[in-house]
Amino acid sequence: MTEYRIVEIFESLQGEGYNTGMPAIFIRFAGCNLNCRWCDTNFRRYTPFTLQQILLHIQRYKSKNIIITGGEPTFVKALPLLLEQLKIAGYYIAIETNGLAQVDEHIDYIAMSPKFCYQTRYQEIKQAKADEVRIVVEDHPELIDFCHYIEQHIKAKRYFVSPCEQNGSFNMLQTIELLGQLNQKRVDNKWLLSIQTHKLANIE
Ligand SMILES: Nc1nc2[nH]cc(C(=O)O)c2c(=O)[nH]1
Ligand code: SF4
Ligand SMILES: [Mg+2]
Repeated sequence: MTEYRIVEIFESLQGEGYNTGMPAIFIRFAGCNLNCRWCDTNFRRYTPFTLQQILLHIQRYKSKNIIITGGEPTFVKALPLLLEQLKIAGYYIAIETNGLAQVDEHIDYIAMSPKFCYQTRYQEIKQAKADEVRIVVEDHPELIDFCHYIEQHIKAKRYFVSPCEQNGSFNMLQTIELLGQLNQKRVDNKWLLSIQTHKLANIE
């Protein structure tokens, strides 16, 4: 039987991006194709779940929204099988992805977070559309060029920059400086600010 490697399943509020505050059940999958220096998730430890166990487990929660995250959930082999069942059960499904693999058609909302530290991997775009793009602000003079590149190659409804959290503090000044620079060139659809509010609100 198919085994899903689950780091955790919990109910909380979407902490970041356009859907900030949306109640949701988070399903966090183990494994990632990247290894970002500032990654805030231990995606290596997991508990095996069957499809039925996941479906049973999420019934205990109130929310009908699901956020599929990780790690990097687009590399989970049997993900389409699970998504199909979640759609049949009536869930609205969002995903958090780094955008290096194609996103399944069952997903209702794509939050894509391309990683500057792996920018060469984005020379080949496999998922050219998203609902939102969120770029974590790293200390590098070429970050703004990466933001422009992503804006040109990934069609999204909105674009965010997000401060990087390390040891409990956020590089907020750097983030709003970048935001100002990005919006100097942009007159129509502005770049926006996304904050990991769950970390400030002390929720999961
Ligand atoms: N509250 C809350 N919102 C989130 N949005 C994306 C998260 C993630 O870890 O992918 C996350 C998370 O871990 N917690
Ligand atoms: S892509 Fe996301 S989960 Fe993977 S290492 Fe980077 S921050 Fe962590
Ligand atoms: Mg998180």
